[in-house]
Amino acid sequence: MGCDPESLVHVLLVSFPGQGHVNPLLRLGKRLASKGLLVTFTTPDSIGKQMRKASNIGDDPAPFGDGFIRFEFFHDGWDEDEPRRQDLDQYLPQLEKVGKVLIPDMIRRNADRGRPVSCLINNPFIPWVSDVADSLGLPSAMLWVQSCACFAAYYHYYHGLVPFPSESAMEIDVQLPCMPLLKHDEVPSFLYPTTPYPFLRRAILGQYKNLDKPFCILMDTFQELELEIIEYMSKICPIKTVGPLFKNPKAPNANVRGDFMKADDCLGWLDSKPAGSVVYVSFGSVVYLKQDQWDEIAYGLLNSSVNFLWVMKPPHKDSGYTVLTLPEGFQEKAGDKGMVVQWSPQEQVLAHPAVAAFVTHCGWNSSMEALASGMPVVAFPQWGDQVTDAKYLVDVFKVGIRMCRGEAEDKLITRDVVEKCLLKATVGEKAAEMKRNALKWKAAAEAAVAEGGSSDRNIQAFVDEVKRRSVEVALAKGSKSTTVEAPEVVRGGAATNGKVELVSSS
Ligand SMILES: O=c1ccn([C@@H]2O[C@H](COP(=O)(O)OP(=O)(O)O)[C@@H](O)[C@H]2O)c(=O)[nH]1
Ligand SMILES: O=C(O)c1ccc(O[C@@H]2O[C@H](CO)[C@@H](O)[C@H](O)[C@H]2O)cc1
Repeated sequence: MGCDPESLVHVLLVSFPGQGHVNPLLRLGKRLASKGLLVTFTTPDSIGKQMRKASNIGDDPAPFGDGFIRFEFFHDGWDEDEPRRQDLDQYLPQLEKVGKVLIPDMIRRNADRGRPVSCLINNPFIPWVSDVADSLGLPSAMLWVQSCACFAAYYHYYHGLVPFPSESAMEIDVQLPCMPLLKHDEVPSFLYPTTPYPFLRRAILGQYKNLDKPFCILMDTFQELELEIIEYMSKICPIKTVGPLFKNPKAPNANVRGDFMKADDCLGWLDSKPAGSVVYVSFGSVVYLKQDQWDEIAYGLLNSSVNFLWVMKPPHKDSGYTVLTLPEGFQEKAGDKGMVVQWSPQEQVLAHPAVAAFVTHCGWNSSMEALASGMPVVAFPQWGDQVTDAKYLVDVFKVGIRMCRGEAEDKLITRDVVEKCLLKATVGEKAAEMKRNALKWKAAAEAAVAEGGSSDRNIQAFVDEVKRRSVEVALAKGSKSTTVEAPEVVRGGAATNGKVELVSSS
């Protein structure tokens, strides 16, 4: 290993400042660093400051496996407490305007300091990063942070390849190649004609306008999980599956983290609980439920008598949401059976033997973390990819039961339903069956990221390709470069591995 970060091929990771985007891109960064690259991670400093405060992020490159990872944040041009950051229709153009100037500056500064950047990688919502790379003669890649099924759904919608729900046919089912039939409310909900979040549809589809620019589309999924659709989409796009990214077998994740909030300490409390006795409840970083739904969940938890760990994240001050409260006397009634936190160390919680099931909004990060931790789920999707992820968790991966179908249904899920679902997911034959399936996915996920596994091979092929291209870039710029062998380019996706056998009583 070269101990000097400057001697390594350098990649710059540019992230949209959302927790569900930062986590997978930073995890990718750690994986690339562990394979011997120098990785710089950047995102606006409004979030960078929170990350520094919540985690152990220093100024120097941190050694990671065979390489290094470092952070450099940029200013998005707005005051610290600018409320317009909550409006993506205003914030994304601002990020593009500022980023198109500041990212090239950052790249030049790094070159002047002996760290020329060889490749840029972005995640969705900021597709202009590929334009920056193009303008500087650099290759770029994109990390897709949702499932391949959702990638395929957006792709087919964008290119008008199959009919989707429209104003004249709101409730049609959608048949995509190599995917189960999706009911109208199982399609990523930003594509509904009536979505209250058209700005999120614009934000996601923006990536498809630029899809020909990245030389590789990395995905936080694995071949064995989404075999047929990955094979199908790999014939159309240069996909490489590299997940689950949060499992890094070579270098454990402990120190470099991307949390925006410091996690509350709940592991000691979990240690005090019997194995398989706790339900973990979290709706991620952006979903915010209504007060009446919150109350029903609270009573459902109390009435079920299960132990529970519940994440109650405070809303952003400019989000327009009012702070949720717990019913009067809730904490006293729950006693030591329940713990409520503002933010949890979710990866560790899902790996804890006391936890029996995860009530989740089915964000893709949470879904992958659950699958790869062998954790059964109770699906409580709200919008976007969550409704599609819920369909897959329940009907395809067979690790979950449904508590609701999504925000579009506009239905209050009562405390009785909550209680029934919690019991079904924790005791009895259905719970045991889901656990067996979840453990199979855990084993498959571990095999994918282990040395020589499908995701490990794809990461290695990507690293080799970045190194090969870095020589080309250096030659084109007439500067010196790190000496690397030029390996054969491997186009990801052609799956060869077997399927995971699932148990189903239905
Ligand atoms: O209390 C919490 C809640 C969430 N997360 C992490 O936040 C991310 C949420 O991403 P996801 O795609 O599940 O949902 P989003 O927040 O984007 O809706 C995941 O990596 C979780 O592990 C966490 O660390 N602690
Ligand atoms: O900050 C925002 O405005 C924001 C952040 C994240 C959003 O969507 C989440 O993204 C995840 C990755 O695409 C996804 O898996 C999750 O289900 C979404 O909640 C939306 C807005």
